Amino acid sequence: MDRCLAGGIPCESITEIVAESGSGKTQLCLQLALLAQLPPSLGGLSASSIYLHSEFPFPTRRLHQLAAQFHAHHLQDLIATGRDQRYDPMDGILVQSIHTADQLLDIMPQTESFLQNSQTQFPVRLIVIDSIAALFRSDFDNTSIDLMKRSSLFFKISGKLKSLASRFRLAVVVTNQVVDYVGDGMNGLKIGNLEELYSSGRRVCPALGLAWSNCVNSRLFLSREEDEKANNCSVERSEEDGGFGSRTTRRWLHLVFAPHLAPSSCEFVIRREGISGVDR
Ligand SMILES: Nc1ncnc2c1ncn2[C@@H]1O[C@H](COP(=O)(O)OP(=O)(O)OP(=O)(O)O)[C@@H](O)[C@H]1O
Repeated sequence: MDRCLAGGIPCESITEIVAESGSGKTQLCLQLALLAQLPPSLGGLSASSIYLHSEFPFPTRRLHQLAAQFHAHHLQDLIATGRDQRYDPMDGILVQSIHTADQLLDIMPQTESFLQNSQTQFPVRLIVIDSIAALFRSDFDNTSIDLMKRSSLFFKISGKLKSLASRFRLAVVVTNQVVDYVGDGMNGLKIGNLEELYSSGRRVCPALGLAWSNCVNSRLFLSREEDEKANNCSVERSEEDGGFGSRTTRRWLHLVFAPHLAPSSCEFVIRREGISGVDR
């Protein structure tokens, strides 16, 4: 996955992870919040993270599970680079719930002053918003006034995030849902010559439309397909069947656009210890 992204998620920009439900957006974000704590020599930022969640409930159990794995694997590396013996990776992730787009805007000044004034060896260098789409799920009708209000909020939010990203050299990661593609209507609008997106056998497109697409710097699309018969060790057993059934899930990460990279794809799996790429 690092190869596909030429090293990972870029700082000083907004990266969107878009996918249907159950594709691994949250898994990837939780893992990024842990990996950011690694020193740069191991691909991290020696940093803490702010995790703003608008999908409920927050997956506390899963984060603890990933943090325990992370701790077991990296404790010695982390102590060698200045962390305390009693270091707990959970301390490096500040979790806050948000319910509306206005609330997200309201907490920006607080976030800015926190970033400015925090005197720590491990400053925040990653902000995750999981998910941006959930903030716009209600509160807006399909009227032209509401659509304009929505777009204006998109640009305010992304403008503020971009300014924080460049001022504090942050990586900003936001998740977005998909909606089914319906014919040649508005949601089928193409940006440049982007490829069509498919997941679970359906053609989909990112929620929030064209206006939001212009607010992010890079877009990653996660797709999944259920495979009834596959019997391949690189294919992940479905969690729902306890890992012993015949149904399997294959997952791909697609780099849809980024200012610094050409589109590319790679396959990945989600296991107890987290997400990892599949080398074929
Ligand atoms: N402990 C685990 N071991 C293996 N796989 C897991 C584990 N926990 C979750 N998963 C897998 O991760 C998937 C859920 O991923 P995740 O919650 O990141 O999806 P999402 O794209 O964020 O969905 P949503 O939009 O509904 O929040 C599940 O379908 C399951 O297959």
